[in-house]
Amino acid sequence: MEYDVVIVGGGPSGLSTAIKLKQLDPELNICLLEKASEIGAHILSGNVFETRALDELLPNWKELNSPIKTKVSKEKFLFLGKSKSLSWPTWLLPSVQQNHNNYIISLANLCRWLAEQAEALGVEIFPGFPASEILYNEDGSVKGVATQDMGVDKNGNKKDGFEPGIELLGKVTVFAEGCRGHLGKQLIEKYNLSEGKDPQQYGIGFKEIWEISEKNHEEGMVMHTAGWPLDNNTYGGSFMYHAENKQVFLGYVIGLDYKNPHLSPFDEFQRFKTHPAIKKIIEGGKRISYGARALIEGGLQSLPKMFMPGALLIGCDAGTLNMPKIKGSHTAMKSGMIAAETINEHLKENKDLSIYEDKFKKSWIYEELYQARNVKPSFSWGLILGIIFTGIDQILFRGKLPFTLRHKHADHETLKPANEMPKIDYPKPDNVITFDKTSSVYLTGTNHTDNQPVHLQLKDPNLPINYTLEKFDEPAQRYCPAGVYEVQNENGVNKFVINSQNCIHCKTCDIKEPSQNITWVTPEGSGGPKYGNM
Ligand SMILES: Cc1cc2nc3c(=O)[nH]c(=O)nc-3n(C[C@H](O)[C@H](O)[C@H](O)COP(=O)(O)OP(=O)(O)OC[C@H]3O[C@@H](n4cnc5c(N)ncnc54)[C@H](O)[C@@H]3O)c2cc1C
Ligand code: SF4
Repeated sequence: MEYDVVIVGGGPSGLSTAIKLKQLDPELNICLLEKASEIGAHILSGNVFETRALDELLPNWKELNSPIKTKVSKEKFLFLGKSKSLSWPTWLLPSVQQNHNNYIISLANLCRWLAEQAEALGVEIFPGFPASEILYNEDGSVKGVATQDMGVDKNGNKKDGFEPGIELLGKVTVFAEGCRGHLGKQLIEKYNLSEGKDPQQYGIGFKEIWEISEKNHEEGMVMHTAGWPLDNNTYGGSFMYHAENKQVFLGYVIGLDYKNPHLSPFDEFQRFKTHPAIKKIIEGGKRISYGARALIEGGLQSLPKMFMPGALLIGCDAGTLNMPKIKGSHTAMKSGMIAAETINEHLKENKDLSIYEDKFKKSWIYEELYQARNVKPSFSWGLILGIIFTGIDQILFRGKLPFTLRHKHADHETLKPANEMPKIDYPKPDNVITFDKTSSVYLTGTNHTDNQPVHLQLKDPNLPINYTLEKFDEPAQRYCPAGVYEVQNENGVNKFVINSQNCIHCKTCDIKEPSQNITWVTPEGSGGPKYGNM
């Protein structure tokens, strides 16, 4: 199938590209592929939303029945000790961390609404179709993508009802797969897009939606915390957003540059909820949703080149998230809108796709990322020094200090051997405030068709037992937020088990595995979580 533009990924970046392209030229043929069963079903985000990009894309969004209703009305920042908390005045926070003009939304619902706007303009949207392969022209430029074959068994044989993947060819292909896109990763390698850049940095983010009692609910309230349960050397913190209908969006983000292989990000999140300052808000309430997803945190120093022959790489697939703001939706959207302008000029005036870079540098997205650039690397000195430096950098110098701190290591390089690090004794879940992975994954609605090839591929199948278990106590058992990886002992013999049907597509294993032995590839279409209003 031939199109003017093929877009891979139906998140804020891909959908903004599609809408902007149609606004620029209604005659363009555009298709958008999404691996989830419906738009929004794989979107997981906080989300406090800054409307800057949307104001430019659809200035009349308030009249279009958008799902952006709850304006931030109050803010809190707490430092947590083990049982005490200290409230930090929000007027003392850097302005980038203040949220008074923002909204508490479900990003999944925003994407569903953006998809409606795109379809109304004539964009063809195909949910349930993962792009699994990049197609190249003879001259090495990107020609399009192929979708995943359907109906292949676990050994690669065709089952009844086999349907081969479809080739979608575009004059330009836009990769908008979100953080650690599996095709984006291949493009960065093939075209050396990260040459001269710092190693990319990531975090793992958890989110639960709770329905809480009316007396504890303050619609429009945004709260962030730093400190307990993480130690001074582990980067992370929490968010709690009071949304409509007595719901709170409660979440935790932990930098994937943590060093202790015994650390379990999932259990840190569960433990965090037992802090008196948090427990008193959710106590008596009910957890209704759970999910996890990696975030891309490297910022400007790690941002790869975003153009290549025949294609563009945008949003979190490249790394446009603003870390001190903990926001990537508006920047992802803006990067998509710049992509649309670039493509329009490329198709009409035959300009090279490299004009993307110049447009990006002249836009507010570059200014934001430039000002944000020193925050994440400063936390490699620990929480206290990171906070002091960030205060000086963001409040006094407004991100304009005359130097740039570097990211020194990729996240898979930071684990220390298990026998050099303290074991962590996590409390058992109480099934009221804290839960185990099995009951959590159940809430995600995750499903993958039985008897299909395992989409978590090991480069060396013996490495987990022969090396990673001994040296790092196989950390996949702990960093995976869905319990996909287990080490089972059968008659004294250790076996590495992959329960791929539970995978919630967060991409953490692809990032954190110390030898980069695990590669996440697309499973059969529609597989994965079915998030509602995440
Ligand atoms: C816990 C957490 C909290 C956050 N909080 C906030 C916040 O408060 N405010 C904020 O602004 N941002 C927040 N973010 C960041 C924000 O969610 C991202 O920056 C934003 O979603 C990036 O948009 P995107 O379009 O680049 O990618 P995504 O939103 O990830 O969308 C990518 C889409 O592409 C699809 N896809 C991927 N690969 C393929 C493929 N091969 N074929 C077909 N489809 C594919 C995916 O299923 C997905 O639907 C948060 C993120 C997390 C994880
Ligand atoms: S298997 Fe990998 S991608 Fe899937 S949920 Fe676990 S860590 Fe995330």
